[in-house]
Amino acid sequence: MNDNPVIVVGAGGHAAVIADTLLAQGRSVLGFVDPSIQAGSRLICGLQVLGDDDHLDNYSPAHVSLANGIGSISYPFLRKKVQEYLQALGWYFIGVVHPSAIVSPYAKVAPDVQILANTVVQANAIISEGCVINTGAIIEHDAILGSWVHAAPGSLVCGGAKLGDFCHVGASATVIQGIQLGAETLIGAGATVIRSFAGKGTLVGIPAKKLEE
Ligand SMILES: CC(=O)SCCNC(=O)CCNC(=O)[C@H](O)C(C)(C)COP(=O)(O)OP(=O)(O)OC[C@H]1O[C@@H](n2cnc3c(N)ncnc32)[C@H](O)[C@@H]1OP(=O)(O)O
Repeated sequence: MNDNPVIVVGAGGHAAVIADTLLAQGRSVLGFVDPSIQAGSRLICGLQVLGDDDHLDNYSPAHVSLANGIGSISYPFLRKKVQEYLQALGWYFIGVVHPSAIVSPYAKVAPDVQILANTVVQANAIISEGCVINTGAIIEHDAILGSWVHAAPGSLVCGGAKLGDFCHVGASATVIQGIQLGAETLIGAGATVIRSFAGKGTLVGIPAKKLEE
């Protein structure tokens, strides 16, 4: 973590929440870069869209950091792709932690993780790179989240559950204690997952069952 001013990559809904969270943390936010929105065409949280990614050429990674404002309602592959592309050019992506979040000092959280308003991350949880702990989500003790997991608003990952890379825990969904979910498990909104699952599929309902394609 550094104190550099921040540019948010993306200018959609998630980007607005990230900018808002950074401002709540007292960070200086310069604005947004987004290829799909014309520079100067709108204000988001009182901040300008500065241009597309090429606009970053006007800054130095030594003096400006980035935050990932690209959201995901299913798989976060675009979030990862854009972040890794810019990291390869030397840019550093900071994480965010809303001041209302409760994060145990005994949790292990990767530096770029985004922990939003009214969340709880309990002792001994492990949150890997690229994860989003969205509004009001709870990650209980000893839970392990692989890379690029999205715990959507109001979701609950119970104690000791283990989620593979790219899992999406849908809004208000619950994963009960000790469950193991393989990579790319997409849990529908409101589901309750009570059995482990090998991954690469969608689970919906209570108890959660695989949604056949
Ligand atoms: C800040 C933010 O807002 S972050 C956004 C957070 N949002 C979420 O977490 C949403 C998660 N996504 C969902 O729940 C989606 O509905 C998905 C991914 C589970 C399914 O989406 P799709 O693949 O488009 O499926 P589709 O809408 O066609 O539904 C297929 C079937 O599953 C059922 N279904 C879909 N979602 C759910 C659900 N959450 N719970 C129970 N059943 C569901 C549908 O009723 C339909 O059943 P039918 O075939 O008997 O009619």
